[in-house]
Amino acid sequence: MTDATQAPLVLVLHGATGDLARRMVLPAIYTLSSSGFLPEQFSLVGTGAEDVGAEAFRERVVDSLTEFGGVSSAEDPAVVAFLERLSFAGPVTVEDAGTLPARIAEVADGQPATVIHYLAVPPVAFEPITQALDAHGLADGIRVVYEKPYGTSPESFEALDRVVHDVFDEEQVYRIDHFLAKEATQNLYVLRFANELFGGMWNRNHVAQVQIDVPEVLDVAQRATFYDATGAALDMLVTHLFQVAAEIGMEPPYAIDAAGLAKSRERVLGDFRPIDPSEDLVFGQFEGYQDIDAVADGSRTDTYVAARLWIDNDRWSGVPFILRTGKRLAASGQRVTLVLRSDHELQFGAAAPGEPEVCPENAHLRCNTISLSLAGSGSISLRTTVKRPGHDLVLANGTAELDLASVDPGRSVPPYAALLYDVIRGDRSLFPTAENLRQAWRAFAPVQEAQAAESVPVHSYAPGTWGPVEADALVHPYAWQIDTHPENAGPDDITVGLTEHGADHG
Ligand SMILES: NC(=O)C1=CN([C@@H]2O[C@H](COP(=O)(O)OP(=O)(O)OC[C@H]3O[C@@H](n4cnc5c(N)ncnc54)[C@H](OP(=O)(O)O)[C@@H]3O)[C@@H](O)[C@H]2O)C=CC1
Ligand SMILES: O=C1O[C@H](COP(=O)(O)O)[C@@H](O)[C@H](O)[C@H]1O
Repeated sequence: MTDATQAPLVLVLHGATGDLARRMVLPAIYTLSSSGFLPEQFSLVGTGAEDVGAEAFRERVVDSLTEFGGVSSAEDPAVVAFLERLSFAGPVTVEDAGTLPARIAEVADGQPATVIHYLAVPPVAFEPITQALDAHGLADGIRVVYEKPYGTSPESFEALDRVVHDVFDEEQVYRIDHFLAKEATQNLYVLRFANELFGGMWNRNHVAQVQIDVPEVLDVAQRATFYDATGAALDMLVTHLFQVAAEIGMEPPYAIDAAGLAKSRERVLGDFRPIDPSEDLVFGQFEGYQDIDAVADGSRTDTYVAARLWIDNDRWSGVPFILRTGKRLAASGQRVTLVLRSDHELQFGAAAPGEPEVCPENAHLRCNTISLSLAGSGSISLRTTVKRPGHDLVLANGTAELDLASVDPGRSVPPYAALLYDVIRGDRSLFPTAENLRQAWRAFAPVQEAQAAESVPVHSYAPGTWGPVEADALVHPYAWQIDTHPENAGPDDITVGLTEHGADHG
């Protein structure tokens, strides 16, 4: 543990009775606590729209840790010790802060403390809680964490940001995008900037296309009210997929630190061309979506979105970034693929009869890729053209895969635990800045306008499929790479040093 993490810590979790707290945030805090990453003097204060009281809150925490935190017994000494640190302070409004100020003072006990307010509340509650912290003198010197979405349109982003900057300095603000904290996402820039092999070819001269593909088998029935008002593009495209695109596309930072990374991400996001809905956007909705309770009759909400993004700078000019995500698709995965340019015909001739067509028409045999799975502990794969073992010169594909969990000591940190620990130690490297999100909203604005104007069709797709076929035109002349990955490889593929792995599951 570093010195910065030794000071007494008060973590105020607003929305502590909600779904995100239950599934992600509380288990992440417990993970840090039980593995010794929290200071001796640590206290967790929950708040919610209703005051459920400390005992009921502790019971919810036990449920959360049992279901999502790997805890098997509430009698476990680590759990007992954790529960002793919890209290509940009820709602916090501009008019009334309830018992929260007293609780914070009590834990700090007159010493300098790290105070973190984590807003795991619906976006409509971001502004009132921010103003409440200010009104009750609770904002000075604290760190504040905002869940996604930070705004739901360019206008609401600006309005929220004005309120936030009226109260806080930018350095106090941590905006969550948990895809940035995935182990494999963090490897994107390490791969480039620590390995000349990759750094030297990370540009339009060598990369023909980039795919950022996050299909999900997940349903949305559990959170239909939220989802019907949001849709795939708002939930995933302007947030996670844009941030991953920025991570792939950024120029080398002047330093690998929070300020350097932030500046590089901001710059490349500034080069994102606003998406052209008439050319580069496909919406889908799975059949049966409108039968879900809480989904509005005739809803046009997109449960699927595919988009072609162009980055207008010297490095990426002419290289399409294909972004795809959707619910109730054929498989789950979180895969980034750089499809590499290749011209083997000169040396090896055209494809033999019966041999699958060469890249780019098929993007299969002889097509080289660098690919990362962002799911779980993550992996990096290299798909190369090799000689098939035997007397004759026959080309085949070989895929070498590095499972990041196999790198010593093999313990990956779940994204929410990673981000929380960064907030505690004051490291903003993995958090989007306000300028970053402003640029994301700028490039995304035409998508939202097209939705509002109903100018782009929402294609129906059967659950369990890969979504609307109309999206295939976006990747043309290549193929979607996620379903050509080893488990679905063609008959001519061979696999080199492949660690056994199944489908990509998030
Ligand atoms: N759930 C998820 O998978 C994800 C959620 N998020 C984001 O996390 C945030 C919370 O989402 P989620 O947990 O799903 O939502 P829920 O509706 O499940 O929970 C919301 C929480 O906020 C409290 N709350 C509601 N309104 C107010 C208010 N006006 N003032 C203070 N507290 C309030 C609720 O208290 P009470 O219980 O008393 O009503 C509850 O504790 C949202 O911004 C969401 O976009 C981000 C990524 C994934
Ligand atoms: O933020 C969100 O992310 C999840 C996917 O992320 P994962 O890392 O939990 O697999 C997505 O299912 C959800 O719709 C979205 O709100």
